Amino acid sequence: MIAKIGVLTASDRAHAGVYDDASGQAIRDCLAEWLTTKHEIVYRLVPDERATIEAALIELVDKEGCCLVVTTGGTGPARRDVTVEATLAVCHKPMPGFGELMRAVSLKSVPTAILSRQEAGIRYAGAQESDGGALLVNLPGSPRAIRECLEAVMPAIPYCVELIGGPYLETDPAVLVAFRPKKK
Ligand SMILES: Nc1ncnc2c1ncn2[C@@H]1O[C@H](COP(=O)(O)OP(=O)(O)OP(=O)(O)O)[C@@H](O)[C@H]1O
Ligand SMILES: Nc1nc2c(c(=O)[nH]1)N[C@H]1C(S)=C(S)[C@@H](COP(=O)(O)O)O[C@H]1N2
Repeated sequence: MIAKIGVLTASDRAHAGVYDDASGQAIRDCLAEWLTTKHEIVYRLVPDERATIEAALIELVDKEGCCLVVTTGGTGPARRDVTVEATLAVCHKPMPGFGELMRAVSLKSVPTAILSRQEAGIRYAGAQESDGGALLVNLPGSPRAIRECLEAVMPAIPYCVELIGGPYLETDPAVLVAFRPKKK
């Protein structure tokens, strides 16, 4: 079985073609480097518009069947930064530890790390346990933030995905060790 993973970039300028989406590409590169489980990236590039972001996130989980969706951009204080609101609106459960950890790690390299309101949460794809769902994780827009943030939370992601009925994600332990308190 191929695990489907959503990558959603919310950026007015990348969407308008002003610059290439380096941040979305950085997410793909990290996942390709760390995951040994076969996976397919389902990619969406959208402007910073809440309704559009919400619709894309719902589609990635409910229609595409992604078990993990990583977003980049729109986590700051600017008026058009609405990815966090969109994420929490479509999630059934917030997972505050992700944002806490990513901000703490980022703060070691940039004082402006605290300007990111990045969050994470769980969206269940249907009413039944067997319907599964996805973990949604927000990353800041800066291309430099991607590896730093994702690397910090990645060790806990495979177990989280497992707990919501998703595929058994495995990583290359030479580059990233996934932590599972209970082995299969
Ligand atoms: N997807 C991306 N690809 C490449 N560079 C990006 C991307 N998103 C942001 N950046 C870069 O990181 C900087 C900070 O990101 P930020 O999200 O604040 O952009 P922004 O000012 O909100 O604009 P936009 O939403 O149009 O990307 C930007 O000025 C840009 O240089
Ligand atoms: N690791 C890391 N985190 C970071 C940054 C960064 O460069 N690296 N940029 C910060 C800045 S300047 C802002 S404004 C916020 C929000 O960025 P966003 O609106 O692009 O999501 O993320 C913060 N978090």
